Parts: sequence; structure tokens; C-alpha cells
Amino acid sequence: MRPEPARRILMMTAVEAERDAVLRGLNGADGVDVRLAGVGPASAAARTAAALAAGDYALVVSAGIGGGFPGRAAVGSLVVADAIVAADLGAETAEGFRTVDELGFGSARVPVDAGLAARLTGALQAAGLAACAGAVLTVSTATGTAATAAELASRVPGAAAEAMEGYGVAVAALDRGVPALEIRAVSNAVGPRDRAAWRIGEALQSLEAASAVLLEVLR
Ligand SMILES: O=C(O)c1cccc(C(=O)CC[C@H]2O[C@@H](n3cnc4c(=O)[nH]cnc43)[C@H](O)[C@@H]2O)c1
Repeated sequence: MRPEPARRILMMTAVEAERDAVLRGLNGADGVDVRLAGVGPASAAARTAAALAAGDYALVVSAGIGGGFPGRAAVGSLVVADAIVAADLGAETAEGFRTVDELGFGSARVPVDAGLAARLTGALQAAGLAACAGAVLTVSTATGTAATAAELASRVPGAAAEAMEGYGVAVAALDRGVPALEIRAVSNAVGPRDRAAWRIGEALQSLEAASAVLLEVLR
């Protein structure tokens, strides 16, 4: 009898620069496909769903650069999601923001395998990389003020990073019964918008270094 072919890992990045950093880190490793998600949760969900329909995957990873919450994740460091949270999915009310969970329309939170996230964080740290585990928020509008950063941090305890694709990738994975992870390399602080201060090159180097370690844990 022929052995079952090993199921593959699907990695989704928003843009080509992130995909190329991941591919450099993977250095030709077998068993992983890296695909473009586009920017934002809708594009990410649609493209992840299409990729999952075309292959046999054991795990989906949303990977890329992101903003780090001050005091939680510094520029150049890595955040492994222990929760993937759609932080702006809900309704604004006179009493404050209400999540879709509170409204009774599903969940803004996709659970992550906590053991796997912890093992990955540990492996990154063991490789000498600055890494922490924490909630990674998905937003459709990148935060641009200190007030919004503070509101998000209080709305989601444990928030460590924000980006724009993780929830879309994770919902597409959940829909097919495939586990999802998210890893972000911090290019900027979440807060007042200052594009000139984004350290994209540094974050892409961290993403590349993390990608060289990922498969030790994920396979
Ligand atoms: O200009 C470049 O060279 C370049 C290279 C790689 C990536 C980019 C992006 O602008 C990617 C957009 C992507 O970044 C995530 N991101 C990064 N910081 C934040 C943030 O503070 N809040 C929300 N999202 C952030 C996000 O996932 C975008 O898809 C440019």
C-alpha cells in the first residue's frame, strides 16, 4: 500500500514583499505553499478559501508585518497569535462598541491551538528572536491615533499586535475545519500614523528569520 501523501501547510501573506521574505526563510523547504492574500480581511478570506479548495492542508498561517501595541511588542519583534480577533467587527452604540458576539451574530474571535502557539513562540525565542504570544487584532482601518490604540487595547485584553488579514484567513480555515495560526513581525507601533517611522525592512528580516524556524514546530 502506498503511504498517504503528507498534508501541506498553507501560508498567506498580504503582499509580495512579505511572501518573498517568507520564501527566503523557508529556503526551498518541502510541504509549504505561500500564497498572496491581498490587503484586508475580505480579500484574505476569499483567497484563502480558494487556496484551501485547491489543496489538502493541515494548517493555515497568516503571516506578515503588523503594528505592535506599545509596551507589548517592539518594532522588529515577532508576535504569535494566541487569539485572532476582528477588533472592529460589531456596532457602535451610545454605550460604546458592541462585538458581533454581544450582538448575537457569530464570533469576532477565532480560537488558536494555544499549545502550538506557545511551542512556536518558544522555538522563535530559542533561535534568539524577540517573540511573544498575544492577541493579534484584525482591523479594516489601520489605527492612526493614540485614542484608537488605547480603545483597542482596552477592548481586547492581551492585544499585542494589529494587522489586516488574520481574521479573514482564519475564518476561511475554520470554515473548512483546518486550524489557523497568525504570526506578525512588527514594523511600526500601533498609534499616531507616522509612515516614515515604519521599519518595514527590519520587520521583513524578522519575518524571514521566523520563517526559517517555523517548520521545526509546525510539521
Ligand atoms: O512598502 C513596502 O515596501 C511594503 C512592504 C511590505 C508590506 C507593506 C505593507 O504596507 C503591507 C500592508 C500590511 O501591513 C500590515 N500592517 C502593518 N502595520 C500595520 C498596522 O499598524 N495596522 C494594521 N495593519 C498593519 C497589514 O496587515 C497590511 O496588510 C509595504
